[in-house]
Amino acid sequence: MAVYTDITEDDLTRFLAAYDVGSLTSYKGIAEGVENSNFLLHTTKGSYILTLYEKRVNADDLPFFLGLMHHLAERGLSCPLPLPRADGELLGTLSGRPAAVISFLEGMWLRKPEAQHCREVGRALAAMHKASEGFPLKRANALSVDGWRPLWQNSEARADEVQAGLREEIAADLAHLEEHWPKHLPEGVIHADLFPDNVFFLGDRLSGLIDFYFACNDFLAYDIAICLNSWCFEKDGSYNITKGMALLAGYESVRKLTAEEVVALPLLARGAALRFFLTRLYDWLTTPPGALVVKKDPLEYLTKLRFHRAVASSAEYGLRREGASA
Ligand SMILES: Nc1ncnc2c1ncn2[C@@H]1O[C@H](COP(=O)(O)OP(=O)(O)O)[C@@H](O)[C@H]1O
Ligand SMILES: N[C@@H](CCOP(=O)(O)O)C(=O)O
Repeated sequence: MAVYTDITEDDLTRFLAAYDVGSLTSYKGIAEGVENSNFLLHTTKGSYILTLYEKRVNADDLPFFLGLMHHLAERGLSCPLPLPRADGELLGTLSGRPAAVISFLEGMWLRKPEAQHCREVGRALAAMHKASEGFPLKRANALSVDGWRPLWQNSEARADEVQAGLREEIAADLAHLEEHWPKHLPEGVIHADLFPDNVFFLGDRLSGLIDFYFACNDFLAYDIAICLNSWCFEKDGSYNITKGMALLAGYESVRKLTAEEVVALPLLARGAALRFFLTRLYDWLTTPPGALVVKKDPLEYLTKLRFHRAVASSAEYGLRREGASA
């Protein structure tokens, strides 16, 4: 459960007076999510999400995230919109934290996505990449290759507590990725966390994307690599090439990959697996017992990392086009 900061009804009512949302009828903490505290609000005008931005989100980045959602929604992408206050600001303060009221997106995330959903996600990811063109703000990806070593150094000494031999194994991946990480690939704004729990469906139709709080400027194909990791593996750790094929075809129905991106995909996928392994490992080792958050298993991403290590070409992910086996 991710409610790190409690709110009182009185404080919330005072906070909401600055918004055109009617009167509060009920509210409750949302049990999902990792980064921020989220509440579902019902008012006389409808339903809204209240987000209190927690310590891991840098307040200086909030204009980027909130501005991006506006930019994308204006270009027709279905995503939540931050509501303006009476003074025009998108951010206020509640219980000592920066806070925003966000429009409620209808839909549910899929616990067991099928290939057809992967195709939809691929398409939506490419649509997001296109829609974010022209967004004027920039945000570097603190969780790309340059950020992995400092992250690793925080957990390295205790890594073997999670699995024997991990310290040596991860050190070798990190060194390899640092040496071979691409320098030049098409760039733009990426979501950077488009896991199934951040994509809503109504029936089989994708209804929107949420949680833009890792969004940043980086290689577009790195976002695809993140999705291959989070959408196309089965619970037993095996890669489902049918899902991969669908996701990649969905993406390419909107934006074709360049030959360089095709060649780089296995390395990007390996890097994406390491990135989620490292943040999960850190949380695994440092989250205090009893904290109101569900810890995610780092070893799920170790299995994926090992898979990518052995991949020789993008064809193994299901990319069906010339050059995929380069
Ligand atoms: N705009 C929204 N509309 C509907 N539900 C939302 C919305 N934003 C968040 N949620 C709900 O809150 C949960 C956590 O949100 P998320 O942004 O993923 O949190 P975190 O940033 O802490 O990971 C989501 O899984 C979803 O159930
Ligand atoms: N998707 C990440 C953790 C971030 O979680 P979210 O709830 O903000 O999407 C992971 O699975 O490690």
